Amino acid sequence: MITITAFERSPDGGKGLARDMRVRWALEEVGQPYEVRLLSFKAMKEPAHLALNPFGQIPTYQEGDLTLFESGAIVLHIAERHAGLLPTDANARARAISWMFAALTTMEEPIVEREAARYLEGDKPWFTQRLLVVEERIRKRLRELSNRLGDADWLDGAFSAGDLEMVSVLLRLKGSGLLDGYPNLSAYVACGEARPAYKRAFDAQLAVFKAASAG
Ligand SMILES: N[C@@H](CCC(=O)N[C@@H](CSCc1ccc([N+](=O)[O-])cc1)C(=O)NCC(=O)O)C(=O)O
Repeated sequence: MITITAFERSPDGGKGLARDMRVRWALEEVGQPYEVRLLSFKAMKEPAHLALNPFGQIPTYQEGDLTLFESGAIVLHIAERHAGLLPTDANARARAISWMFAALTTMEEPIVEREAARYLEGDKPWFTQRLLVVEERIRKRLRELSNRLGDADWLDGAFSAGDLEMVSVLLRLKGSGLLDGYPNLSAYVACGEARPAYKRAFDAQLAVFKAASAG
């Protein structure tokens, strides 16, 4: 049985922004059942979890004698072991993996930087100017991605783990207004959210938050 770890009570209020969501989505896309071990912030820093993830974070993935951390690596592992997230053609498969890396580095870096600035530097005198600079970096990447995607449904033919990661990264911009200038990217994200596997994953993580909030 596959077991992943997730927040006992996600600070995002069940919005599906924590990275267990990406692993849940991947497992749902390939039809693999999984169990979830919920962790408090305290438990994440204790030896038992540090043995699974040296950085004391979620998600982790355990199956038999395999333990993984890093959500991107976990999604890649799932995609390599089960059909449905990577093409069988070798070149198309390699391109899909490139898009995974593009999502997690080139696209996500400025988005994480914007979030860090907003949460940690909002009281600094230079915050407004810094936010403009960081948001322009995001807009540059959005423009480049929008130009490449055009009116296609997915980044490179059929839906892949590259799209799963890219949609997950772009969802971090929901509510920021930054996607408004790129209608094809907004439609792309909406297509990801409309996938039955996404909806099952999202509902599962929301149920955890609601249960924790009720308790
Ligand atoms: N690179 C690693 C990063 C994992 C990571 O950032 N984990 C976060 C949760 S997902 C990132 C996240 C956190 C919170 C929100 N939120 O909206 O509240 C969104 C996403 C974590 O465990 N944080 C606790 C800690 O570091 O002590 C991966 O992709 O697995």
